[in-house]
Amino acid sequence: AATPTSAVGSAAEAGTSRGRLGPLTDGVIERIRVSDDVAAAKFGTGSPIEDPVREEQVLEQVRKQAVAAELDPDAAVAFFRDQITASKVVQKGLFARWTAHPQEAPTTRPDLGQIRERLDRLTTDLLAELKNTERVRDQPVACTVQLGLATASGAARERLDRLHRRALKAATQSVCRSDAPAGRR
Ligand SMILES: O=C(O)C(=O)C[C@]1(C(=O)O)C=C[C@@H](O)C=C1
Repeated sequence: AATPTSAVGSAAEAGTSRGRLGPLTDGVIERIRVSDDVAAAKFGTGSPIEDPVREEQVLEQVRKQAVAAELDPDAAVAFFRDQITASKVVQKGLFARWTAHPQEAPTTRPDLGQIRERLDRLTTDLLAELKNTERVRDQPVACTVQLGLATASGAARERLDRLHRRALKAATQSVCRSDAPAGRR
């Protein structure tokens, strides 16, 4: 059976092909889903959503692994800045929701340290997918078409609500390299 927490696994097991950017988008969606756990770990503890020290650690790991994989490190960092932005979109949205509707707030608190280990593993997976998709991401028309296909089908299959779709949009804005502002390519 499909593992609900692994979008990549469930996509493969469902046999759904969502185009050449499907695996990358699935990793992005999985990271967005982990943001729900991050929010649950922090909500009600007084810990702020934003942790600049941790962000720098994440981006440092990205830069090192990108160099090792012969990916453009600045582009990889820009992509992960978008992933972090998306995570904060989700966390802020959920904090607002849980504050307004306390009965919807999580009743258990996951461990942030374990969640960050999971995020670190996702970093490696996402960098591998950036590498796998270099060619298509350089083709503006094909990339736009493939990204639309992958995000629309992924959002539908994973039943993402408006908040998580908004996060997906933020997270994928620089996937197609020609779409990125020149300074970020
Ligand atoms: O690790 C956290 O505390 C998170 O909230 C996750 C995350 C990320 O996306 O990696 C997002 C926001 C924080 O500023 C730092 C990191």
